[in-house]
Amino acid sequence: MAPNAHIKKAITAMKALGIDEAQTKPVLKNLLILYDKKWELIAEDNYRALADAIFESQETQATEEKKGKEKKADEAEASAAEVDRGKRKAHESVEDDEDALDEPERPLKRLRRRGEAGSVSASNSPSLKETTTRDQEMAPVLLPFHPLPTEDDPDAGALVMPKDEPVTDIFSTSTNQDSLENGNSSAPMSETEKTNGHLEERHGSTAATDVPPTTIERASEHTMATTPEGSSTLALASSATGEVKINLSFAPATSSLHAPSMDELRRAMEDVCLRQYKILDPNFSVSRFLNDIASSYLELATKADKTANQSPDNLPSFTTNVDALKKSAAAMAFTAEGSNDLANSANQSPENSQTKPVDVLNKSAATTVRNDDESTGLVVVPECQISADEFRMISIVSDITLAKEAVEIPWVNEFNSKVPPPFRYIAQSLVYQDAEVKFSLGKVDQCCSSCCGDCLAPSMACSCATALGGFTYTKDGLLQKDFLEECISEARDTQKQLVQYCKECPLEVARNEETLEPCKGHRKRKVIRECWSNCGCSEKCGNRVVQHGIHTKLQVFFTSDGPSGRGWGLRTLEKLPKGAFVCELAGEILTISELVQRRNSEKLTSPVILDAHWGSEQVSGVNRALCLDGTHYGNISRFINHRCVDANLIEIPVHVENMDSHYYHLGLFTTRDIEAMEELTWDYGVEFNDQVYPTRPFHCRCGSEYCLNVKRSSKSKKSKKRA
Ligand SMILES: C[S@@+](CC[C@H](N)C(=O)[O-])C[C@H]1O[C@@H](n2cnc3c(N)ncnc32)[C@H](O)[C@@H]1O
Repeated sequence: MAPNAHIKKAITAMKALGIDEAQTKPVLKNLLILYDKKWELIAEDNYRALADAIFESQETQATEEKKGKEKKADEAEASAAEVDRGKRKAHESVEDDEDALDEPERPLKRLRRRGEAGSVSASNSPSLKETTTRDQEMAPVLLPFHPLPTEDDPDAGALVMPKDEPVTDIFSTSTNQDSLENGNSSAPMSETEKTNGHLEERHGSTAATDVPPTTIERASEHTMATTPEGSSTLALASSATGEVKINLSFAPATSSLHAPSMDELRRAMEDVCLRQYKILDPNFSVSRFLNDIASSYLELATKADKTANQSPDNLPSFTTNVDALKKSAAAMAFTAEGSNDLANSANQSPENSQTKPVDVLNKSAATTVRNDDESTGLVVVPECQISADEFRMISIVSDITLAKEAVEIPWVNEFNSKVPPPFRYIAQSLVYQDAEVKFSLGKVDQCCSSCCGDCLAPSMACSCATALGGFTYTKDGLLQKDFLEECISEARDTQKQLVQYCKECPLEVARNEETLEPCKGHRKRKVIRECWSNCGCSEKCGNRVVQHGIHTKLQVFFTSDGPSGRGWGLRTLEKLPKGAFVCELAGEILTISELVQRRNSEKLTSPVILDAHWGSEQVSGVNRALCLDGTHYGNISRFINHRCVDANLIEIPVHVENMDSHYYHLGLFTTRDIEAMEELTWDYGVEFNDQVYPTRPFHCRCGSEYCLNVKRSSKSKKSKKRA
């Protein structure tokens, strides 16, 4: 290989680790001399030697800087000693901590990338290792983190509720900046600690009253390491055993902040995590996570302040808590299946949603957060609860996504005063709960790491972008015509469908009946493969469409009060060309057994089974077969109604993070040009005669001449074939 190509590859590999060219080049130069230009050694293990060398050079640089600062501090100290020895001592301890936190955060990234979770355990963390008697009380720490997933350890990288980390989740809050600067962390508002894997909240109490004070608590009475971040300050202190105390302190914009409960803060943070860090974000960093805690806290405190004058009695209260659904009569009002259910769902209004107020804010954390030790799902979805605030938002604001998409999506009802059903809007699918889901989502494929720029450029034509033989997308971001036509004709003409059969169909196994019925078959689908963060191409690469989310002007609307009414629907506010991506089908990712359980106890909107690869290979085991349910957590697709056969949208499987057969995204693309104000529909694939699975059929009012829910004349049967 030409030397330039080697260098380019090395730079690309480092970029994937978040190291820029400027940092890479000088180190690479030295390494070449050291390795006698043996590129194969440098490239080994995905340029591990190079990454190590860069991190080491950064470490040395940081140490040098620190030493320089210490020297300066010593000099200042010496001169200050002449003025006031006692005053100088207090000053010194604050400075020490600030210096220590000035260190770059790159060790987190480095170790995460290398999958060396163990090397940052309490015993090995450089910061912890260096602790002396004094340091034991005050040493700033590197928080433990989640390593990137590897083949052997697909869980690695799994965020969201760290549970096996040596962290005691203690949050103490201070609304007074001075208190921190004076070395006084202020009285804790509340504490959260892990008890048998559950988080429990103790308002207004201190650990000291219930349990003997630990080193960390003593430490908190002294100065802490701080990281100024805008108007908030984050302070950390740790004990030698790895306990970490986080102190959040704010320079409040208003003097009368309302401190949110830990439960509120945690839920707000969960939202931030799910929305912002997604499932496989390789750039996740604990420090950013902690900074977001500070921002969320401040936001809640300010928001509550603004709404403090509103009487809680006047606010509608609503929950979609699964358990509550089982028990409550309100459960029926939440579902949107079948004609009766539809009427109920459409009946949601702030007034009638108050049928059974549930104090969601005061529910104990232990019952609302599923992050016990047994649960090892990637993202643990809390039971969906719509707070009074959120419900009010749904009914008032003109963006049903609550700003979670790049575009606002308003809703209108030109027929009556009903408001859309409450649900929690998510832009990306989430793993519901089951442990076995992670095996699929924990893997990130390496595709075109050597690509750069746009993979739709003929010179690139990488394996992702050409997975179908030719490019999948056009330069305008539309689906290639031929590919789209094939997908449409396969979906509409059963003769063209390839059907695969499982040896033991997960759908049948999940039903748990004495005799296992034979698999009814699953349609083999054409799939799209998009480039992803592991690829070397840029974010703007043309082979990335679905992952960029919604960019179409859409509107949720009430279809009609009359006999053709289908409750709420979705329409486009602008003209759309054929082959345009509209949105993805996002919801909770459930295993089939979870779906069956859920379906037995409540009515779901329209779950979608991810069976494009079933029967073809090892999608074995009922917990390895997945589906999407948008009932409680969903995106805008949960408003798209069904249309038999000639729907104007088609769902196409899209592999984004990996090519795993168990999980993929489902992108909805236009099957033809669509006029502004036209309702968007897709064919759910409902078997109106199948009373068993997966979707309980509803009385179809799609209005299509090919509607499968009405007795068709032989004429319409013939025309279906032509469609
Ligand atoms: C994913 S939701 C669509 C949004 C729903 N219309 C609403 O008001 O929330 C699916 C549900 O909508 C209703 N639905 C969808 N398409 C329909 C159709 N063609 N005819 C009648 N009801 C339909 C069914 O109750 C179905 O369970």
